[in-house]
Amino acid sequence: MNALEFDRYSIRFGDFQVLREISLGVEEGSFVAILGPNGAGKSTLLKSVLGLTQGLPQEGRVQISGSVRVLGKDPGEVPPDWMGYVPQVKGFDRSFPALALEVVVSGLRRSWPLRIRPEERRRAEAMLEQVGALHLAGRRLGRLSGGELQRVYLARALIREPRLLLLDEPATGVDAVGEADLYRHLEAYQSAHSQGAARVTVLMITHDWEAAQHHASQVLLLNRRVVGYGRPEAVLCHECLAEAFGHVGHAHSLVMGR
Ligand SMILES: Nc1ncnc2c1ncn2[C@@H]1O[C@H](COP(=O)(O)OP(=O)(O)OP(=O)(O)O)[C@@H](O)[C@H]1O
Repeated sequence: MNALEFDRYSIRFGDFQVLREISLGVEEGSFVAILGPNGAGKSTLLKSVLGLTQGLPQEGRVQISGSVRVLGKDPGEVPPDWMGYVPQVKGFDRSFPALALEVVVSGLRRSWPLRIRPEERRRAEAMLEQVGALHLAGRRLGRLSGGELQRVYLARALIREPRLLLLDEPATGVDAVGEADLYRHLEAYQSAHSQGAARVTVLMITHDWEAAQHHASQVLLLNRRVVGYGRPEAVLCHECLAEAFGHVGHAHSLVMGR
């Protein structure tokens, strides 16, 4: 089964066309890196999968045409347990007076935990341990580095063992070790769920072409429309990158050198 099906999906905010005629099938078990210039519609695409586009604040009317199916359902009907989301680290409000453990438990409850039950604590600690962050459980968010925060939010996203994991630039502001750890955890999670009917699909927005080349099974090159979708070696070619970005800058040697 395809985890995601876009059929001529378009979205417009007032006069502004953000996504145009997206048609695409993402096979279950894929690791998709979404690449494209600023304003290409990458986050809007993720929000569409999360079923959040209708509630967006906007200047004009939101117009949506075509369809998106997520794990065989309309996005608004997907059980919350099936999807995990890791937002951009750079956008976090660190002044929020919360402990890392509470953030992870909030992923279990989908609400803020005023009192943490022993079973919730056990599960949250086990998850933090799995992503190498158990030592952070009692720390306040404001005291965490970008990489530490990213681990806590990854634990929060994984705690219900989602079938679809969505990440919005999770490695931005994270050092090389933190980034390598992130990919290791994602790959371990995917391979632990690689058998049987429910294979895990990962969708990650990134600006890191090299990481996409090494870790993704598929690359989606987006610039309001699909410029390319397929194996990294096919999509990260000079022509596709030039079409999406207008120029290929530093990645020229990377893609041309292969
Ligand atoms: N709610 C909204 N109302 C009006 N315009 C919006 C809204 N959300 C996004 N846009 C516009 O749609 C375009 C695409 O935004 P989006 O955040 O999806 O791009 P992106 O590819 O994720 O960009 P970046 O790489 O900069 O994060 C932008 O020009 C943005 O200003």
